Amino acid sequence: MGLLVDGIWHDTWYDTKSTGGAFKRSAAQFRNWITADGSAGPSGRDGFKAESGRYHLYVSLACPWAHRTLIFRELKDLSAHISVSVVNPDMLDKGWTFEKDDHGATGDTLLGKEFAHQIYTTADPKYSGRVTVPILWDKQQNTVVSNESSEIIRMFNAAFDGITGNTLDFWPEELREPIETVNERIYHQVNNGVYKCGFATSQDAYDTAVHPLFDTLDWLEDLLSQHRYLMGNRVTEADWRLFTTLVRFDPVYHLHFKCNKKRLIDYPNLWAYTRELYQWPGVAQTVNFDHIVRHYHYSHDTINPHRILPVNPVLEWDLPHGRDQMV
Ligand SMILES: N[C@@H](CCC(=O)N[C@@H](CS)C(=O)NCC(=O)O)C(=O)O
Repeated sequence: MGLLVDGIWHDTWYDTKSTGGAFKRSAAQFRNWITADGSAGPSGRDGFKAESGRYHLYVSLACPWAHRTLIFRELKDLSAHISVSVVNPDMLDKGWTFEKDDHGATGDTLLGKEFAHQIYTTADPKYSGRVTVPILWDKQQNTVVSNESSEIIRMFNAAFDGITGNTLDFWPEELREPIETVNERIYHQVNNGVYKCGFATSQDAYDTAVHPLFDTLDWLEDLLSQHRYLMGNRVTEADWRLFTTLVRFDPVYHLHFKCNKKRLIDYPNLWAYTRELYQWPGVAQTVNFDHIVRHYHYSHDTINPHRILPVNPVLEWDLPHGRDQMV
């Protein structure tokens, strides 16, 4: 794990000394938007028109943020239009690498690089910051469009509709306000909440993260006992954003990140809801438990110094979810 400073790679772990042991996630820096006509989006510059074959996605199958983008690529029929490279699950002293494996790591099928940090320095030779996935790459301008998953999924939701004919809308105009409200709570307490527990280096920082995490899971359990999805009877981006954390909860976060007050399977509604989303057409193929379990336990040697991979209980992801009866 490390970061780039003026385009030079440095191998350093997250700095939690200056924050009393608390993990603070830094903001993504490439914030352009692909749009249907190439006009500028809510941030960044114009010039990124939706075109078949023009864009490439770099992901880790272990990463919950990258996972969102892979799910939207499936849900929106973009796999024939946006190509993908998958990094190796081991993120060690050189950061994410393109070393191939037999479990889904493809190598860099576009630029042939060895390390993900070289993708960033190809876009900006003086880049300073963390080298994160997902990375959405523009083959035409040879640059990064975006490295912010929450924005990439919104691009995928709409920009290519004229090319694919797929007009499914996971961010409908009339639900944007409540979606933003629920996203905000889930991002801080759950999506990033599990990381705040796992990367805490003081008891205080852990305690501050773990209780709101389980309060929010309790609240979600109650909500999902009354409604099929977070917004009622319609699946939205809020559900997919939550799903990528929930699917990792018992295999990784429960043990490795010490999110162990309860397991996902102790929440009947949340567990059935997560299974329904897992069984959604196209979604199960985006979930790779080999990479998920391997990445966290092998890469975070400050948490698991001997790199022993746990055996983990087998979860029955294909059990009937029974959620069809709900409103
Ligand atoms: N804001 C980013 C966060 C992405 C992110 O943190 N990805 C992790 C993998 S799960 C990563 O690449 N971390 C490497 C690092 O922090 O050095 C997004 O949602 O796209």
